[in-house]
Amino acid sequence: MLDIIALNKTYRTGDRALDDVSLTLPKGQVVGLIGPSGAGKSTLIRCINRLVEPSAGEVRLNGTALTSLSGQGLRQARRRIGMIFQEYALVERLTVMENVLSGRLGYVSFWRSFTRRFPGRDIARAYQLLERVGLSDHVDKRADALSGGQRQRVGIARALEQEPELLLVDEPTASLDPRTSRQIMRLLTEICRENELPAIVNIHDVLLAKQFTDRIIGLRAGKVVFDGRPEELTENVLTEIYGAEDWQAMRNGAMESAEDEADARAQATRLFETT
Ligand SMILES: Nc1ncnc2c1ncn2[C@@H]1O[C@H](COP(=O)(O)OP(=O)(O)OP(=O)(O)O)[C@@H](O)[C@H]1O
Repeated sequence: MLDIIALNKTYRTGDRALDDVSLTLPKGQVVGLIGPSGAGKSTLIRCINRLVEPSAGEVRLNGTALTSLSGQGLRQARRRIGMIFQEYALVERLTVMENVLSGRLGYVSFWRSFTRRFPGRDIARAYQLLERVGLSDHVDKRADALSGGQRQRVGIARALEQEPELLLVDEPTASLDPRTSRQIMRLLTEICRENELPAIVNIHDVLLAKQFTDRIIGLRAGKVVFDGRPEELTENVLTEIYGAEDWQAMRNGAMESAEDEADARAQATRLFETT
């Protein structure tokens, strides 16, 4: 369980990025974090793993106060938090398996990691995870030979190889096409439920967030302005989060891309039928 209590962040520039944010995430819950640019989404995610220092407030992960840790204690706590990134952050010249095993680097000794001699248990887990994310046939491929969707699957497997207690996911689908985005969100949410893993997913795409997450938190100017079930995210709420003009523009953009995708699919079906 993750507890965020009265979290505040004001950057040295004076920007108040988080304004008294409190929330509790039970095991297995996937939260979609939405809000306009500059609302504080990345700051919130970074304050949880302390890549950004909160100005005030507390973050507790299964009873450990992450906000009071430093040095070795903080390093150990960070191992318990899996990160998944928009640009995958893989080591391109390493294989899929090596990238997944790099999720264990915080656990194995320097010498073992230097010689890449991981314990058998870690390797067995990596195989299992690669099977779960659908990459069993690509174990020895180099990361730079994979498609975007496959890379993100490696990113998911690497985060899980850490045996995390929390997943922080930053725009996991921003570099993917709509179909692959849905596949990745489906995989991610299924895995969280199977493993009772809580996750916070910073996501621009409101429709994807509504379709796949259990709960949505809307930030605006550093404040939580919505916290509820996806079906409660009405047009009125979205207008409050994004402002009328921006929400209309986003909505029209989303509808256009859905229509483009439907057109492309119809075209492909016709092509298939005539060949
Ligand atoms: N390192 C920094 N120094 C100063 N101000 C910052 C810094 N990082 C973010 N901010 C400010 O904090 C506020 C929140 O930024 P943040 O990046 O968390 O928003 P966001 O919701 O993730 O935006 P986006 O969707 O565009 O990534 C903004 O006003 C931003 O300008």
